[in-house]
Amino acid sequence: MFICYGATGAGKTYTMLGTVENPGVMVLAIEDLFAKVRERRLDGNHTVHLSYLEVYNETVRDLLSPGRPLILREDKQGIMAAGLTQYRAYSTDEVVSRYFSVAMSSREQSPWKMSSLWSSAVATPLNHPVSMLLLFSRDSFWW
Ligand SMILES: Nc1ncnc2c1ncn2[C@@H]1O[C@H](COP(=O)(O)OP(=O)(O)OP(=O)(O)O)[C@@H](O)[C@H]1O
Repeated sequence: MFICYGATGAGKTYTMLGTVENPGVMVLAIEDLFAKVRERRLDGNHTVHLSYLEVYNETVRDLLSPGRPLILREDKQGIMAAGLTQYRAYSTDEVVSRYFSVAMSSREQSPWKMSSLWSSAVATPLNHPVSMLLLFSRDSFWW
């Protein structure tokens, strides 16, 4: 789990996303995850799913499928957002472009003037985006 915290302009977006020439922590971690899945592809058991939600004013929204706020429920595995989209992802580029399209669509709605397009993919004092990559294997999953 990564938590990126800091004042405006401290470098949160740069650290997490970086640039095309110098990718950030999040992009490198996603690349690493897909590399591991490719190494194990012959067993056919491993798949990667992306979820992306935002906690804003104490409501939880599904950023991959905007609509009504999600309800939080507690089950044996812990607290979960009921009905949260789990999008099957096949490559780093695909995951990054999903973040990009969410950043594009939420930019106008943000109460903060974003310093860059990517800024809506990381936390501001008012909104708290949470992205989750779930790696499923036949018997279990971890994130
Ligand atoms: N390590 C670094 N090397 C080069 N440039 C950097 C570095 N860290 C930050 N910057 C530059 O500093 C500026 C502010 O960084 P960034 O947008 O990442 O801040 P932030 O903490 O995400 O700000 P905000 O909360 O306002 O979105 C950007 O132009 C970014 O490219």
